[in-house]
Amino acid sequence: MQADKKIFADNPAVAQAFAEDFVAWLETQSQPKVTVSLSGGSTPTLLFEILAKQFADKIDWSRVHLFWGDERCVPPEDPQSNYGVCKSLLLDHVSIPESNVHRVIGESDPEAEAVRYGDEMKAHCELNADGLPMLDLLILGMGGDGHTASIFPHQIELLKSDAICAVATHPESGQKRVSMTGPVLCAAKKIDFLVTGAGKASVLGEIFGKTGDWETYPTSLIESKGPIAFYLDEAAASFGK
Ligand SMILES: O=C1O[C@H](COP(=O)(O)O)[C@@H](O)[C@H](O)[C@H]1O
Repeated sequence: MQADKKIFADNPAVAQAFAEDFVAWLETQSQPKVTVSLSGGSTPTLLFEILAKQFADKIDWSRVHLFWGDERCVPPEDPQSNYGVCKSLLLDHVSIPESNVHRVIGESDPEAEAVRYGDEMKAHCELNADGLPMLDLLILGMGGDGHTASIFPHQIELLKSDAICAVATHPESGQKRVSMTGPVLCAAKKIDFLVTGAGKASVLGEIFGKTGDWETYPTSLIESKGPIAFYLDEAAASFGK
């Protein structure tokens, strides 16, 4: 994977820098509808807070269509819900039209929802020559086991799936997830990873150095014709030290 690394002091500095870059990038987008996929988990929560507090009125939210790269199969009220967390920290504080928020319906049957969400993406995103949605911006995270979206090492075949979205299973809890598959992730026009914390450093070191178990980490295998950047804090970037 060819990726640019942007390193900041800590998680708040990563979130601040990314928020500023995101707002500047949005201003370069001239198309009427800008499709952005958010990541879940704990890393982007500060970003959501910063966007809500500092940039609520600086973004034309009517142009922004939000998607999620993965969702836990729980209702929005559940603290595990990626959409629910984003709603309380960001969406409830900005004037984004409800019709621009394309959440995975975590409380639906996972298999049916994976198909429905794929269709929703196709209806709102530009499609490539293979008929795959091309997100304008895909924001991803990485778990300590090298997973990204909800493509875990034990289900690495989801990187090659023919479907747009698929059902994944968390390796420890068995929780069902709906995740975008590899071909859709890799079709995005721009990919930005946000990865923070010392717990992620050794896996990042293997990924960037192509050493150890790097080929077993789904994050390693994300490719794009467009730019890929990793926003890291010093702790996550401490590999090789
Ligand atoms: O389960 C998930 O994990 C990854 C990483 O989460 P984090 O809590 O370590 O930030 C996340 O990117 C993914 O969207 C999420 O559902």
